[in-house]
Formats: sequence, C-alpha cells, structure tokens
Amino acid sequence: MNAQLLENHHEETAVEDPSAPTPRTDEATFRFASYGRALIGHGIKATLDAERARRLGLGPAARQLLAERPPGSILAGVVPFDRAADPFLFVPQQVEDLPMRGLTHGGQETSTVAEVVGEYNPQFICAAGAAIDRIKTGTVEKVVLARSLEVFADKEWNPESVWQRLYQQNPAGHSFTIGLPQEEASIVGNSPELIAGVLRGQLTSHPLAGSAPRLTDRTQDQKAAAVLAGSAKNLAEHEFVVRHISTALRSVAKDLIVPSGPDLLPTGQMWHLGTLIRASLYKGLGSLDAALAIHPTPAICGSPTAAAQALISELEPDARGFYGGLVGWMNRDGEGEWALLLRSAVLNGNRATLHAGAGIVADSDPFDEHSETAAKFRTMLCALGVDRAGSSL
Ligand SMILES: C=C(O[C@@H]1C=C(C(=O)O)C=C[C@H]1O)C(=O)O
Repeated sequence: MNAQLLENHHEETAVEDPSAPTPRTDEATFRFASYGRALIGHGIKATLDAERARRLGLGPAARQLLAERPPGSILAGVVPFDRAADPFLFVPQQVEDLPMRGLTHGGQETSTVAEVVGEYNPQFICAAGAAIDRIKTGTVEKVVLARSLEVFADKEWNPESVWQRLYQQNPAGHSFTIGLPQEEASIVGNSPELIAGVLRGQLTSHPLAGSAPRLTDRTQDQKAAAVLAGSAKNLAEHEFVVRHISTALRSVAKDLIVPSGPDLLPTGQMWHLGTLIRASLYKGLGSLDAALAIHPTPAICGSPTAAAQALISELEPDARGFYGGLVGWMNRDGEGEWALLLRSAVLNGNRATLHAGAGIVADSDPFDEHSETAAKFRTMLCALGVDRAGSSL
C-alpha cells in the first residue's frame, strides 16, 4: 500500500528544526518493508518534540507536525512500550518507495557471531513462577513477561543486511530499521503483528496471541498448528487481546467487524493465532491515533492493562525501551502502518540485544514459557546467522 500513500517524493534542503539531530546522509534513518515494498527514509527534517507531545497528546502532536510539513511528508519512528517514556518520531528529509525485489540482493557483508549470552535464563523462569502465583491470588488475569539475549559479532553489525535477511525469512511481516539518535545504535526487526494500518479511512488491526514454534518436518509442523488452534489456554490468551482491541477501538472508529474466532498465521519460525479486525476510522484521526488507542494490547502487556504493566515493572530486571512498543509511519492524510515492535534487536557496534516475551496465565508452565521465548528469538537469531532450529533453550 505504500506506493499509493506517498503523494510524491520530495527533497528539501533547508534544515529548519534546530533540535533535529544531524541527519545521517550516508545511511537510511528509516526502513519499513511490507507487502513487497519498502519505504526508505533518509536524514531527519524535524523531530517530534516530547514537550509538544506531552502538551497535546502524542496523536494530535504527530498530526500537527505533519500538517506543518509539505505534501509527501511522512512521520516515521518508534513509540516505547511504556507510554510515559518519550517516543522517537521524525519527518525524514527524503523518502523513497521502492519494490523489495530490487533491495534484497544479499550482497551485504555479514558479521560472524562470536558469542551468545543469556540463552538459558533462570531469572525468567523464577519471574514466570512468581507471575503465576500472583495471577492465582490477585487481580491480574494475564501478564506478558520478556527476557533479553545478547549476540556479539566479530565486527559491527550492519542493520541493512540484517533487515534484508529478516525480510527474506518472513516477507509477509513488517521489516524495519530505525537509526536511533543516541550512540549510533539502530533497532531492526520483523514484526508479524500489525497494530493499526489505515488506507482511505479503513482501519485494519491484526493482533496475534497464542504461539507455537514451526517444525522442520511438514507433518509435525501441521500437527503443531492444529494443536495450537485447539488449545484452550492459547484461545483464552487470544480472547483477552481481541476483547481489549474491540473495546479500545470504539473511541477512534466505528463499524467494527470482528471475526468470531482466530485464524492461524505462520511466520518463518512461529505459528500464531491471529484475528483480522476491520473498522472505519473517525474523520480527522490518523493511523497513529488508532495504534495508540490499542497500545499496549494484552499480547504484549497483559490484562487488565495497568495491573499487568505494574507487574512487568516489578518482575522484569530492566526497562523494555522500544521493545514491545510501536514502529511505523504515517502520512499527512493519517494513512500509514504501525506494527508491534518485536522479533527485534538493538544493534550497537558488535553487540545485538534481543528481547522476546510470552503471555503468562494461571495454567502456564514457566519452562514452557521459557521455550516459547526461545522460539521467538529464532527469527532474529537466524537473521544474525545463529541457527537454533529445534533448540528449546
Ligand atoms: C511477546 C511477543 O509476542 C507476542 C506474544 C504472543 C503470544 O503470547 O503468543 C504472540 C505474538 C505477540 O503478540 C514477542 O515476540 O516477544
């Protein structure tokens, strides 16, 4: 849908926003591939001021910033998991809309993995056990707990080549890179989950919850999918998400169409339960307003939201940062795509920091949830050149 949404490609020369970080002219500041095409942003023309966002609200501030820009401008970037933390949203200086076919040449030099740290994480197993106790005795029904993993290479990671490999692995996903202003770090990932996509006023959300790893043997793989589709635990986890989104969307959209049950969605490494929700976005609102109305869903946070978020802060050792947030773009008409920021890594020099989470409910098993996070790491591990097929660590 990208091609239809960019009114034209344009380039401006004057740097008007003194708060904007110096643009990286040599490298893309934003890449977002979906449906076979990629939006590539270069440089930073203006950044969304955190103070303005606090004053107006993030959605209105984003729309206002875009309204001040010339036709063809887009807003791109990331919103953290924690809504109280500052987003990194910017208007690229120049945007290209290109077919992915021409971009996945695979000619990039790849780094060689030297060390993987944190594959077995006993702290996560303890935290999952504590969460189950709290769910059984308290008011939280579901909480998503995440853990991290570090992968060190022999030389600097190249975000573009990791992005290309992620796309090749799962072309149906949303593959992205964002150059972060601090420390020359980048976030790269391939999200299977569209939180809000808007085209000509029509809103689509495709939440996922309920997961099983893909298996190499075809018959076993089909069997795993069938088990997932019939799993009461996974269907209940999924139901929390659909209920949350259907309620939350009513503040920004009408004419909701919500299927009665989920479908199976395969990615390169995982099976997921997914429900395609459609609605008509209220006039004057944008895709970011819709995404923010839903975020964070119980697929990444839990249910009820506030209590689950408090439990995450208590049980996870570090703040999530942009993992579990939103990544995407929006044009001046409010059209755009915002995906859940997961199956991702922060690349900083030769270090890649990965995050993955799993939904914990009353009848969860902490070891199974550890295995589920291990399976979710595989998307990024594969793109980094680590083969962990079949491993439950
Ligand atoms: C938390 C993650 O994934 C989320 C949780 C899922 C689940 O609990 O089944 C499925 C997809 C995502 O919404 C992750 O990939 O890190």
